[in-house]
Amino acid sequence: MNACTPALRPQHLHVMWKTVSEDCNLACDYCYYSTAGGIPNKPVRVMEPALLEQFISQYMARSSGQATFSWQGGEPLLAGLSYFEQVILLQAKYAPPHTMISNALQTNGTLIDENWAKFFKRYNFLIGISLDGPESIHNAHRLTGSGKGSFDLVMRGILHLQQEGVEYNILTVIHEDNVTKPDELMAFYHEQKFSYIQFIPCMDFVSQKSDMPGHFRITSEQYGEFLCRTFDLWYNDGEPKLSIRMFENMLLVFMHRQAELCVHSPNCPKMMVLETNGDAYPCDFFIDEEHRLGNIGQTNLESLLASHVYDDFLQIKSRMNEACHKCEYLQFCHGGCPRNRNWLDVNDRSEVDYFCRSYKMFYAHANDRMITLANRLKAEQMQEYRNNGNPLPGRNGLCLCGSGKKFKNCCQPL
Ligand SMILES: C[S@@+](CC[C@H](N)C(=O)[O-])C[C@H]1O[C@@H](n2cnc3c(N)ncnc32)[C@H](O)[C@@H]1O
Ligand code: SF4
Ligand code: SF4
Ligand code: SF4
Repeated sequence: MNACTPALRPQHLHVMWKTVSEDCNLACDYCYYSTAGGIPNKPVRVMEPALLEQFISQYMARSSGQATFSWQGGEPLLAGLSYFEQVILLQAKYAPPHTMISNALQTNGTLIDENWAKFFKRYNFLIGISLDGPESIHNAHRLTGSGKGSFDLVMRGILHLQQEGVEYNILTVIHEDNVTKPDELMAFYHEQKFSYIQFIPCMDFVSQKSDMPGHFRITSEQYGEFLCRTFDLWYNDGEPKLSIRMFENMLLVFMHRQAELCVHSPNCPKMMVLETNGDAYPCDFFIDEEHRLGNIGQTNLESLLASHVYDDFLQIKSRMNEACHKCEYLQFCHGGCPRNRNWLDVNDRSEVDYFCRSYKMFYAHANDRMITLANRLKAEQMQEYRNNGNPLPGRNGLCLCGSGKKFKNCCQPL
């Protein structure tokens, strides 16, 4: 989660695989993780086959009906199709009967061809594509090693997904070149018929690697203005045409549910990030020696989860600033992300989230219209329940929890 990690049932463990560690075919200039530089034809790291099998078998043994794999990187497609075919075989080999296995993969999209798309469709992968907007915006930061923009390659990859009917969503980093262009971004999503959008405000990439306070590329006010204007365009007189994850998270709270994004949930979810060498961490944004839980080759899964490093990490989010405890928006925000709480000199994650002002601006701006929307959805649900005894799904038949899944395959009735 990171910012994309849904909060899951407490006992459920979500595993994020740093599939090829930081290896990548792009060199995005804001990347918090990869320093590979997009150099072509470099050997790619993957987990040793024996370790991969050992961990999948351990993980499946404790999965209790639900197994969630999310593939990240670096660029996970560099691992090759045969690697993922092996993973699918191992998942099938070790899954207890009636286990629901889900695979989500976050990619820069440049390597997706017809074969990949067919594979994703066959095994029902949910694909996240990183795309920062129309060509000139995207190409400003998402570059190949030789400095060429990656836009055309990404759009070609998306076309393959569309042709094979693969489910995908768009992840857009909001940085200095698109934060003032919400109208342009929304027009682009509509024109391309993208249905599921998630924004991530560009985070600093310095503080994670040193003890220095963070340096951000956009101000909190800028991101707040971006969210407010995007909300106006999204709301569309109470008839939103696409799904924007943060907005639907606020709506969920008005529908008496909990936000599903970890950033706006009361707790960080229990998840494990795995590097190719077997090292395990509690979150994508806390990959450092201080937060290393251990190594899956040397310590079994239960012991890693029971480690005091894990407990300490899970406490961080609840150690909110006094301002959060008193905040009128606490039920929506829950103090944001600890990763963004070290931007002043204090550097102990007791500050408010750097994007606090953005969140407050957005919650205040959206409040009345969200209530109207939530009331209408609740009334529709009630009517449907009275007529047919059935709960009514959200827009386009999708579950209101914001998972992007069809209602009938997702949560239970409200
Ligand atoms: C580290 S990448 C790994 C997966 C894949 N290579 C990709 O680009 O989608 C995961 C996500 O983090 C986003 N990201 C990278 N650096 C970021 C930063 N400094 N702030 C916010 N998001 C960032 C990327 O755009 C991408 O959507
Ligand atoms: S620190 Fe917590 S809230 Fe932030 S990305 Fe990690 S899991 Fe999510
Ligand atoms: S493609 Fe993904 S991992 Fe690679 S540099 Fe860009 S954001 Fe980082
Ligand atoms: S909006 Fe700001 S003060 Fe309120 S809970 Fe979020 S981070 Fe804390």
